[in-house]
Amino acid sequence: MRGYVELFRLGKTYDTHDGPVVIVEDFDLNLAQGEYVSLLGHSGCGKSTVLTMIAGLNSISTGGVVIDGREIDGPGPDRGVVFQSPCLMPWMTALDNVMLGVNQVYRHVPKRDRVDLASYYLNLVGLGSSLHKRAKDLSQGMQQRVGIARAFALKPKMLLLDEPFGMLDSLTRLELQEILLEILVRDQVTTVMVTHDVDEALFMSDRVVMMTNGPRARVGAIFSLPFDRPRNRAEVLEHPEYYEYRRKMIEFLEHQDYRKQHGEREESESAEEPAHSLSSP
Ligand SMILES: Nc1ncnc2c1ncn2[C@@H]1O[C@H](COP(=O)(O)OP(=O)(O)OP(=O)(O)O)[C@@H](O)[C@H]1O
Repeated sequence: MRGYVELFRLGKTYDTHDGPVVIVEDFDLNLAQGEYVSLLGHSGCGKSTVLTMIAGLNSISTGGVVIDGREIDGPGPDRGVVFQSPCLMPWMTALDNVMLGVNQVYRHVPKRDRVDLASYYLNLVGLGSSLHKRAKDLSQGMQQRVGIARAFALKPKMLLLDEPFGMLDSLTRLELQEILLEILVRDQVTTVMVTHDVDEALFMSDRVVMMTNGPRARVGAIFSLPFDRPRNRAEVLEHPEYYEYRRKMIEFLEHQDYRKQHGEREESESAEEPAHSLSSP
């Protein structure tokens, strides 16, 4: 199957004091346009490494990434990235922080339209009354909203999220998950999210990709979720298969834990033959 986004035999080798270490190897995955895929796996297995390679922020050692028919070669405005912490310019307003990218990507568009675009997304994330507040005066949750608005305002083909809600309190986290999903459904942006949170992955994703332990981490299992969109949290939680999927994901992680403790390698597992899968990729 060819996808809107294709990761083919993606691999990363880092040079370390002890020599080169293959962290990710033969990571194969196709995404359909508008699909939401989460990457789940143990700490240090290489989730962020995969994400930053797709973002073009981390060089690719083997294989490649094709987005909408074009192989990527470095970062670009077709991919919006949201990290755990948004790294805003603290002295600039929320609006000006979003305008930084908008001005670069849409430099030939009249200024009024650029301001409208940035304001539109800041409104969507609930910051309509804080456009002119300086970033340093915003709470962590508000700063993360600016980061999300900044990514969407560039109208990317892909959104790459690295634990985007990891630093937020649980109420803000739930609220921002829902806001993000609303905008994603509206804009049909293909998304990859790294998370440690099984429930977050279940609520947000169309598919959850479980990574094996590193080194040489790869796709260990893929779960295709049966929950309808637009998502309603209560309906998802009450879905008859919710806890079955949750159980299988935790079981996968526990199995990986066991293998790590017993020094077992992943030789028998591959993307083509998932270790656990409720439905095929
Ligand atoms: N620049 C680098 N040089 C050498 N090793 C690196 C580098 N970046 C990451 N690593 C190593 O690669 C492995 C994977 O790191 P990565 O951050 O991708 O994992 P992760 O699954 O996202 O971890 P976490 O869940 O803890 O955020 C880790 O062992 C890490 O120490």
